[in-house]
Amino acid sequence: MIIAVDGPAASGKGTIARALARHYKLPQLDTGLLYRAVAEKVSRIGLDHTIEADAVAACDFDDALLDDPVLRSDEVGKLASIVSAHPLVRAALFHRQKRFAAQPGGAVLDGRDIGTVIAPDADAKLFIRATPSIRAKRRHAELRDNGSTVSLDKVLADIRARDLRDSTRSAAPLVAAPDAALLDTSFLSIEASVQRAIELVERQLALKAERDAYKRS
Ligand SMILES: Nc1ncnc2c1ncn2[C@@H]1O[C@H](COP(=O)(O)OP(=O)(O)O)[C@@H](O)[C@H]1O
Ligand SMILES: Nc1ccn([C@@H]2O[C@H](COP(=O)(O)OP(=O)(O)O)[C@@H](O)[C@H]2O)c(=O)n1
Repeated sequence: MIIAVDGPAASGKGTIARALARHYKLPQLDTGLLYRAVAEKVSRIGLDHTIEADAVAACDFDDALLDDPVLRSDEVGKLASIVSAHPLVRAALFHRQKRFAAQPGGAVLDGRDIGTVIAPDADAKLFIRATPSIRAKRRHAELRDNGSTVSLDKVLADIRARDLRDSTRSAAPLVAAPDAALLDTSFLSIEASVQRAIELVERQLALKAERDAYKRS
């Protein structure tokens, strides 16, 4: 079973994807980390994030980089959004994500284009939303807990800029798949969001089972 979880920054998609993975005992991939790793490698080798060939040269990164806490910073998130707009970067990371999704037993993947590009045939798709100001407050608290002194206003401005860049790029823009269930977590606790996500997945699985049974009959 493949579950696709997409949505903008700090909407809660990672939290929900991890909880779904635990609930259904599936492996989970945070695909945003791949783009963050590319962005960080471009910085380390002193190349230019805005130049596609430079970003492509960083797509072959060491997996150990994925565990580096620096990837979680606001700055790396912003640079990830710049490198991820290059079609050749997306192409370079495509097969790795496809392979993860296609492993026996299935997987949960979260990102921006899982339900639209990486796993368009996913068994269940969620698109997670929350207002920009609530997402900024959540991300600000998270960054503060990790020792950052960045202001709430700066986090909100970064989130708005990233939303705009991610949703207006030509390659795999951030958009809900037409068959994704929408889940707005703005006024839900983490526990309530996860509970609702499980209900939505269960409903999609039941509908899919009905459709499959109809096709067989
Ligand atoms: N429903 C919620 N209510 C309050 N805080 C939340 C909620 N969902 C997630 N968070 C918190 O917001 C931050 C961002 O959540 P995360 O799941 O990492 O978002 P995303 O993966 O969409 O960027 C985390 O600190 C997380 O604990
Ligand atoms: N499947 C994905 C995942 C992330 N990304 C890009 O990578 C950036 C960082 O993604 P992320 O999921 O780690 O960011 P947050 O939503 O956690 O802030 C995003 O702003 C997107 O530009 C993408 O283009 N496609």
